[in-house]
Amino acid sequence: MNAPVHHQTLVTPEKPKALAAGQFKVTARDVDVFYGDKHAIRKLSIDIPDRAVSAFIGPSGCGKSTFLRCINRMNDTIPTCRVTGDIKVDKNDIYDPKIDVVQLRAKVGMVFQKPNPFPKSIYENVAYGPRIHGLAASKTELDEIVEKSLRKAGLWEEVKDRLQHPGTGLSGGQQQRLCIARAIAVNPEVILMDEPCSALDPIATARIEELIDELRQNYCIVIVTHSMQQAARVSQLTAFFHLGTLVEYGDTDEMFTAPQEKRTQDYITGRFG
Ligand SMILES: Nc1ncnc2c1ncn2[C@@H]1O[C@H](COP(=O)(O)OP(=O)(O)OP(=O)(O)O)[C@@H](O)[C@H]1O
Repeated sequence: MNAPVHHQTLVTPEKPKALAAGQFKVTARDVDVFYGDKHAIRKLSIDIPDRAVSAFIGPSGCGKSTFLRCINRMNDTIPTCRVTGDIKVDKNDIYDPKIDVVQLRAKVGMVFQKPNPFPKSIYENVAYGPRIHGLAASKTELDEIVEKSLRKAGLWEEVKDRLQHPGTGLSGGQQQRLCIARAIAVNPEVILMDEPCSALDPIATARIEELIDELRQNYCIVIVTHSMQQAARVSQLTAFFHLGTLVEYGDTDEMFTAPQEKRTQDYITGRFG
C-alpha cells in the first residue's frame, strides 16, 4: 500500500469513557514471550479499556497474534512457549497457578481466523459451552441462551428454522457468526479476534464488522487485523506492533492521522511492511 489509509469510520468517534476514567479491562506489564530461543514479544505493557474495540496492527511476524493469545493463555497449548511479566484481567493475575484456565477462556473468549464450528448441529455448537459450564438449569433455559446468543451474533433469523442442521453447512460468514455466538454463549467479558475476516468475502466481512461495532457496547474486544482500513473502520483504539514491541497504542483516529512515532507513520503510509 503506497497511499495513506482512506479513513472510513463506521463507529461514533467518541473516546471510550473507560479511558477517561482510567478503568481498564486488561492490563499487561513488561510481558516477554519466547518460543524456545525465539524472543517474540519484548517488554510489552498496555492498558486496554472495556467496552471498546482495540485493533492490533503491524507487519507479519511482529507478535500481534502471540500477544493476543497471551490474554486467554492460549499460548499454554504451545509447548515451547514461555510467557513472563504480568497480565491482569479485571485486576486478577491470569498467570496465577490457581487460575482455572477453562473459566478464564470462557471469560476471555476467542474467535479464530478460520471459522471452526464443531462438527455438530448449529444448536449444539452454541449449547455446548453453557452446558459444560453449568449455565442452564433446564432445557428451556438452554434454549433461551442459544437463541439469545444467536440473536446477539446476528444469526438467529437465518438459522432459527434449521437449528438441528450441521454448523459446517453454513456459509463462511455465517460460520464465523456462529463461532461468535458460541463465544458469547458462556458470558465472556473480553472477546479476542484473530483476523476474523481473513477467510471471508467483502459482504460477509462487512456483516462481521457491523457485528463487532454492536458488540463493543457490552464487551472489551481486541482484534488482530492485517487491514489498516478494517482497523480504521471498527476500532476506537489501535496498537501498532513492530519486531515484537508495542510501538504505540492510542486513539485510532489520531493514530491514522498524526501518529506519535516515525515507525508507525512509515507503516501506515506503506513505507514498509
Ligand atoms: N508456535 C510457534 N512456534 C515458534 N515460533 C512462533 C510460533 N508462533 C509464532 N512464532 C514466531 O513468533 C513471531 C511472532 O509471530 P506472530 O504470529 O505472533 O506474529 P503476527 O504479528 O501475528 O504475524 P502475522 O501477521 O503474520 O499473523 C514470529 O517470528 C513467528 O515466527
